[in-house]
Amino acid sequence: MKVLVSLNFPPLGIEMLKQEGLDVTVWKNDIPMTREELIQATKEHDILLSSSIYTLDADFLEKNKHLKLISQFAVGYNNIDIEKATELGIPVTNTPNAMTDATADIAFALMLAVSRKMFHMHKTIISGDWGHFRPQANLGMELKGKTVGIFGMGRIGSEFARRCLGAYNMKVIYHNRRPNTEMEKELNASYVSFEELLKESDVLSVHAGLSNETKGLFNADVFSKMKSSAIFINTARGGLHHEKSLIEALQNKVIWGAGLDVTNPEPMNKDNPLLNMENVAITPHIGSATVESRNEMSRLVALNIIQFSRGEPLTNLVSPGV
Ligand SMILES: NC(=O)C1=CN([C@@H]2O[C@H](COP(=O)(O)OP(=O)(O)OC[C@H]3O[C@@H](n4cnc5c(N)ncnc54)[C@H](O)[C@@H]3O)[C@@H](O)[C@H]2O)C=CC1
Ligand SMILES: O=C(O)C(=O)CO
Repeated sequence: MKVLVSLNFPPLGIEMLKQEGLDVTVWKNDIPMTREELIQATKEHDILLSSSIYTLDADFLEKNKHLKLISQFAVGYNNIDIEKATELGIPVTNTPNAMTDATADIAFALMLAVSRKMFHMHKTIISGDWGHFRPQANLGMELKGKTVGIFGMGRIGSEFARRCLGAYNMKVIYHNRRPNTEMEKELNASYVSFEELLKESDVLSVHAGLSNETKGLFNADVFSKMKSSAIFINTARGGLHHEKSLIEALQNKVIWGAGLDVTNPEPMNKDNPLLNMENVAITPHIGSATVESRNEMSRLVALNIIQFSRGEPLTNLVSPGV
């Protein structure tokens, strides 16, 4: 079987595929393929090792309906039209757990950075303004004992909540599709309605995947129901928050601050007002960017392909209809 490795992925998984005797083509460029390049290259392969930066919509899938498997190098797969893939009989797999710790760390780092205006202070120093000790300037807020609200208490949400409890003894509340009784026991977390989550959270951190249900969910109406002292953190997908509403909520002090590892679009336009706000910290989608996480993603993405080529059940199948 011929496998197209569509980005310069860590070698561990690529070696696994070669050892399995699979015919592997690697795109050895750090700049992704254009859509047309990807469509054309995929035509000559049976399996696509894909990434969330590529849009595998109905049009792409129709043009490549011969595909036997899409093995996605990510836990999120909102870039793939799963319904269409299922209709065409193409199984899709992902890489859960590999980046849980790394992404929870970024959410935690962003929370801390926003609460103490760290990115802004760094920019101020670089601009040559060290300033001096001003008793009433640059004041942040402390997190100890505050309430953290988790939207999406899955793998990453739970790991982030563990950090909040362990480091700051924060009270954990959450909203999820269904109650997570394990986390309720471990973290003394309380399941609350979405409205209550908005009302009670000092920090609200988003960890649900992007779907029709969650797209644009965090809009002006939602921000208006949050505390004016609240910090909004999104490390899930930029599409979950409505960017213009977030900008206005921050400008009008409807909420206090925001930390984002994901934006919509990515990359952001460099004139985006969010980049110049004091109480905002932004990282360029680096949730899974650690050596440990990327190696494990590489191992898993290869394992999914190997399971498929051996005819074994797919542990990480996300299109169960196939
Ligand atoms: N910034 C980054 O680099 C990374 C971002 N991510 C994002 O994080 C997301 C979560 O990853 P995991 O924790 O591994 O997934 P998960 O599936 O373990 O957790 C997601 C949770 O959100 C809940 N959820 C989904 N839709 C909901 C809704 N409409 N209302 C309430 N709850 C809802 C689910 O029930 C689940 O408990 C991924 O889908 C991906 O978009 C993941 C890895 C790295
Ligand atoms: O895994 C994901 O969903 C990411 O966003 C990047 O690792």
